[in-house]
Amino acid sequence: MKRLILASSSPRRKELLSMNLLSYEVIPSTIQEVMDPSLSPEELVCSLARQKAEDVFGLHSEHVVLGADTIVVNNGTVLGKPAGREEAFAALRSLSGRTHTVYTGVCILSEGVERLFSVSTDVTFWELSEAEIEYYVNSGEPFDKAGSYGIQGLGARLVQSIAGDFYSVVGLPVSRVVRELESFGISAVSQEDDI
Ligand SMILES: Cc1cn([C@H]2C[C@H](O)[C@@H](COP(=O)(O)OP(=O)(O)OP(=O)(O)O)O2)c(=O)[nH]c1=O
Repeated sequence: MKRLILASSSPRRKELLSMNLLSYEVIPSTIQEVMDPSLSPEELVCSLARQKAEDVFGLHSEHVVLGADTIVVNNGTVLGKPAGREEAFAALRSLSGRTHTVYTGVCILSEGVERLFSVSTDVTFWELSEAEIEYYVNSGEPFDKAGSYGIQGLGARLVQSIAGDFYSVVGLPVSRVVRELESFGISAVSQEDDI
C-alpha cells in the first residue's frame, strides 16, 4: 500500500495535512532551491515544488511524495523569506496599504504520474504604521515566512481582506490537495474515523 510522504519542513504544511489525512510521513527535502528569474510566479512555485518532491521521490519512489512552495509577489517583486530584520521591515513596508498575490505550487509524484499545479490568492494589507511594523518584526513571526508575515498568526491583524484560498496563503491549498491525493489512492479522514 502506497503511503504519503510530505517533502517539507514547514510546520504549517504538516498541520494542514494532519487536519485532513489519516497518516503521512515527513521527509523534508534537502535541496538548495534554485530560482530561475525568467520564470513567471506560477512557473517558479511549480518548479520549486517539483524540485522538493523529486529530491525525496528519488529515494522513496515506491510511495506518493508531495512537495510545495509559497512565494509572495508584490508589484512584480518576489518576496521570499527575509534574510534578516532589515529585509523584513522593507517587505512589510512595501506590502502596507496594497494588494499582493501569494502563489503556492504543489507537486505530487507517484511512479509514472506527476500532478503539478499552483494556486494564487490576493491579499490586501491595511496601511501599517512604523510602530506596527516594528512590533510585528520584534515578535519574530516574519522570519521563516514568505513575504515576512503569517496570516494565521499575529500577522492576521495586518490583513484587511483576501480573495481566494486562506490555506494556500498559509502554505498548502489543502482542499485541492486532498482531492488530488484521492486519485493517488491516499484518502482523507472519514467521519467514522474521527469518532
Ligand atoms: C504568506 C505566508 C507564508 N507562510 C509560510 C509558508 C511556508 O512555510 C513559508 C514559505 O516558505 P517555503 O520555501 O514555501 O517552505 P518552507 O521552507 O517553510 O518549507 P519546505 O521548503 O521544507 O516545504 O512561508 C505562512 O506560514 N503564512 C503566510 O501567511
